[in-house]
Amino acid sequence: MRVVGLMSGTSMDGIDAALIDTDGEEVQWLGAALTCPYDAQTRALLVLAMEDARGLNHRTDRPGVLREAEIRITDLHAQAVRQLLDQLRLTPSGIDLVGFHGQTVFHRPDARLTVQIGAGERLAASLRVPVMADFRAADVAAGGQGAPLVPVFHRALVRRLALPHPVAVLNVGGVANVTVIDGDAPPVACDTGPGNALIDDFLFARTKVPFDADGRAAARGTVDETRIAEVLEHPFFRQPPPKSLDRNDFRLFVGERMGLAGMGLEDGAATLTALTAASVAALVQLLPRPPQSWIVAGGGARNPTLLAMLAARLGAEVRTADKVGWSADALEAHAFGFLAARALKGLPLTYPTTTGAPAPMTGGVLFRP
Ligand SMILES: Nc1ncnc2c1ncn2[C@@H]1O[C@H](COP(=O)(O)OP(=O)(O)OP(=O)(O)O)[C@@H](O)[C@H]1O
Ligand SMILES: CC(=O)N[C@H]1[C@@H]2OC[C@@H](O2)[C@@H](O)[C@@H]1O[C@H](C)C(=O)O
Repeated sequence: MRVVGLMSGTSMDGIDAALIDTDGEEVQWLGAALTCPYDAQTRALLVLAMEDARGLNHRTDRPGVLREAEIRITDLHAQAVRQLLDQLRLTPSGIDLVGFHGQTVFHRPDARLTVQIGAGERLAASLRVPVMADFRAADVAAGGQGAPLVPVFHRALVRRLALPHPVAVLNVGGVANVTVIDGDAPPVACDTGPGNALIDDFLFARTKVPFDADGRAAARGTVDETRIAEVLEHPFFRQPPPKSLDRNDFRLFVGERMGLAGMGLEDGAATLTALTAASVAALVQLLPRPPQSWIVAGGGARNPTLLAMLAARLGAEVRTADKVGWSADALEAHAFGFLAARALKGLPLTYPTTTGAPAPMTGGVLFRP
């Protein structure tokens, strides 16, 4: 199947769209990809939508600006697909399926609730292509964490590499998550802690620039290890996988424990960046064997300061996804193309070792045009 995967992640920086050729079991090839950045107004609307989502009790409720945000991002996703297909000189009739993650606005698996806005029926009608959406709902309803979902895709990709196992694939988006693959054992996965979101929020609050480009501010600062050790006392970091996070789960805790308000720009950026690396290293302590090879994807793969901190704290070789022939920027979009194909065939997306689902589970909701 030719599938376009779509991801709008917790960084809220834009939409990644990527073409993939897959039967949902093997990856035939990873195709072209693009990012359509959100403008400042759309970002601001998503921030408001997240606030309005805080009191949600039902996954279909859309109070406040949530409905407006849902329609806005759905139409922007349709544009992203068209733009990608135009570049490839394809039309929607040239693809079989779209995998539409949507935007997570609320994630509380303990309350069996996870909400991704994005109107599958509207996107299917606009593109006239079947759309698979709502990937997390079934897992959470069954008592799983609903995240991470990418491990089954990481497993398919790692199978094709000749690297020493265990191999860890680390995605550093707004939140960071890892998949550990050790031979034929089921992949072990979880969210590790904050990724870029806290660094982004800190930079934006201080400078109105939305992220620490190339980790430059962090590279000039001094890491406060005492503050990091205090944050790592949070029980999340001792909890074995599976486990998952909402984007803002650590915002208040880290702000207070680190005394961020009293830190300079560079030291704050350095300490927050080191916290992302240190929380990944903390997860390694909970694994039966430390990974021998690390592959880093997501926006964090573009941050050389973070990559250097990871290599230092993990004591193993750290490569970017681009180095092994994948796309660090598009890996999640490729993943949702793969997951859509799997869901169409009723194959499992999640496992007891990846989300804590009671059994391997399929998921997704299909919207036909
Ligand atoms: N050149 C760069 N230097 C430093 N950081 C960067 C750079 N480019 C991107 N980033 C970081 O990566 C983030 C975007 O990452 P990504 O697109 O992987 O996140 P996401 O998909 O929204 O999140 P998630 O995986 O949590 O859903 C930006 O917000 C920024 O923090
Ligand atoms: C609830 C939710 O949207 N979680 C995202 C988020 O962003 C990164 C991390 O937290 C991850 O667990 C998940 O996304 C990836 C794509 C996943 O499900 O595998």
